Amino acid sequence: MTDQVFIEGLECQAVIGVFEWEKQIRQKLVIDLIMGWDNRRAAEGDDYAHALCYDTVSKAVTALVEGHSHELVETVAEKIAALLLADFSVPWARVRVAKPGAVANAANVGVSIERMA
Ligand SMILES: Nc1nc2c(c(=O)[nH]1)N=C([C@H](O)[C@@H](O)CO)CN2
Repeated sequence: MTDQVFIEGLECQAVIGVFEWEKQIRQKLVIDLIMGWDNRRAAEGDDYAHALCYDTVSKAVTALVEGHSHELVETVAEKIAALLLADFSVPWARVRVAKPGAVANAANVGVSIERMA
């Protein structure tokens, strides 16, 4: 089953970084999510109850990312994947966490992980 629900370019303001000065400010993280989900049941009945709500997921991920401080984008990605699998019953998720501006002469940097339940 290859159905997916995706969220692209979710911007969060996070306390993120390994250096002391980074712990005093908020920086932008941009999150892309691809989540395995059987969309047929929602589509067959045109029924929101069977849909994986991208709005609800976006709000939960934003609360997680903005509500805690982290040193590494790796940690943020792992926590998001764990949230999706545990709280939203997602069978698998691909999580990309980008920290634009972290490397001055790079267009973007970050990590991408894939986790299964
Ligand atoms: N693989 C990683 N490398 C680095 C990270 C990170 O989270 N994962 N973080 C930093 C610093 O916080 C950097 O973003 C400050 O500009 C360096 N490398």
